[in-house]
Amino acid sequence: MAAAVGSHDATLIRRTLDEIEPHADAATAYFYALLFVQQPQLRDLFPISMDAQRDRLFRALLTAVRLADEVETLTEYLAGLGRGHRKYGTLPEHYPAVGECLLGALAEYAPESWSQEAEDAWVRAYTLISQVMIDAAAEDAQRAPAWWNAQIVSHELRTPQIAVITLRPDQPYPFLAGQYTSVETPWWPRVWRHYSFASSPRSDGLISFHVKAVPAGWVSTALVHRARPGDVVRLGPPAGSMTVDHVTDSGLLCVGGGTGIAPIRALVEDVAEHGRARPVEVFYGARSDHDLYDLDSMMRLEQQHRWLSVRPVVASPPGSAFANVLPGQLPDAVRQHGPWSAYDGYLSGPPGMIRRGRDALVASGVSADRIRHDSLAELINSGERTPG
Ligand SMILES: NC(=O)C1=CN([C@@H]2O[C@H](COP(=O)(O)OP(=O)(O)OC[C@H]3O[C@@H](n4cnc5c(N)ncnc54)[C@H](O)[C@@H]3O)[C@@H](O)[C@H]2O)C=CC1
Repeated sequence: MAAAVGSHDATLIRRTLDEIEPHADAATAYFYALLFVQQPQLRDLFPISMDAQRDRLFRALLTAVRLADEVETLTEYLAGLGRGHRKYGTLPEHYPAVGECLLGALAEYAPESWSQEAEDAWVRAYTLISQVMIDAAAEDAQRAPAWWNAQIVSHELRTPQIAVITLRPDQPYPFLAGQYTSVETPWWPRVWRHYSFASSPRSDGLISFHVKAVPAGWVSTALVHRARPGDVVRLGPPAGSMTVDHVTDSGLLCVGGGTGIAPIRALVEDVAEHGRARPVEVFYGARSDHDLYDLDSMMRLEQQHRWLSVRPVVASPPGSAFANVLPGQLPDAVRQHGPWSAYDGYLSGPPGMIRRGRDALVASGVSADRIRHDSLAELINSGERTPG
């Protein structure tokens, strides 16, 4: 089913959202309050602390509205959302209850633009949105579990705050290099955080993540400081489109900041496995030498593959132990070594780096439609997405 929202409906919906935006926090809090009073049995589907959750709903609505004119992208986005909701235990019968409370919150917080006509437009759009999500979830249920259990088989502290964690999923887990997944730990039930896969799919079925413990990052801190081999976490389905385009032979310009090097390493392995020598230039940035926790193994890859070049970039290099380290911030280093017009761009790291990195790549000749990175909204939204 395609998610085509009529243009008049889209205008009415946009008007409501514009009115709500300055009060989005209060409106979403009101929505959840309505939902949990009217449908107390749904409370168990959500985390105990709702802080990050509140933001998610509004962002998802905004994204859906922004994509209203692009039927294919919108349908794909909603289908992904529907598949992603399976791990929360969402069922088709939950959607009408959620819709009713959503309309209640909109009417309350957008009184100026609310009318019978606006309500009808929202009902039509919500029905369409939920049907796409429900259909995608049902289709996904034919071929994949709602989540995977995965046992930690090794846990290596590379710095006091960064761990490389390797897991064995209980069932085959198909994904592509450059993608990410969501992880729930036994210590924070129903709190899911995103981590990128740190290697391309392996023949032994093991997967790994680079996780950095950040202040107030509950899941990351638990994974770095508490998790041990033998512990079992849950994985959601793979997501993300920062994957290698194997149809072209263009070079890959990969920019990884901090633990953002994790998916870049996966991309390098993917290129190596496909056996076609394409130039791959990696810029790997960190605040100090000490934070270049994966440099040794990236350098080993460089020695194995003549098409690969790895350049470390350190924000404060005085006294750097590495001879070839470039000083400064990643986007500046990339720009200085351009032009890069023959390359596809891959960016992975903190949101500020991705924003500035995108500008640097465009200024260095990479066409904007050949730059790939994960959604900034997702990166910012998940807050502690520190890892990979
Ligand atoms: N798929 C993805 O995009 C992934 C993103 N991440 C994100 O990467 C981050 C990693 O955190 P840390 O290791 O603490 O990295 P960090 O904050 O130490 O940054 C690493 C490097 O990125 C560059 N950088 C950082 N902020 C910048 C800015 N505003 N403008 C220009 N350059 C900037 C600098 O060169 C810096 O040395 C987290 O925010 C995490 O969520 C991590 C893994 C995958």
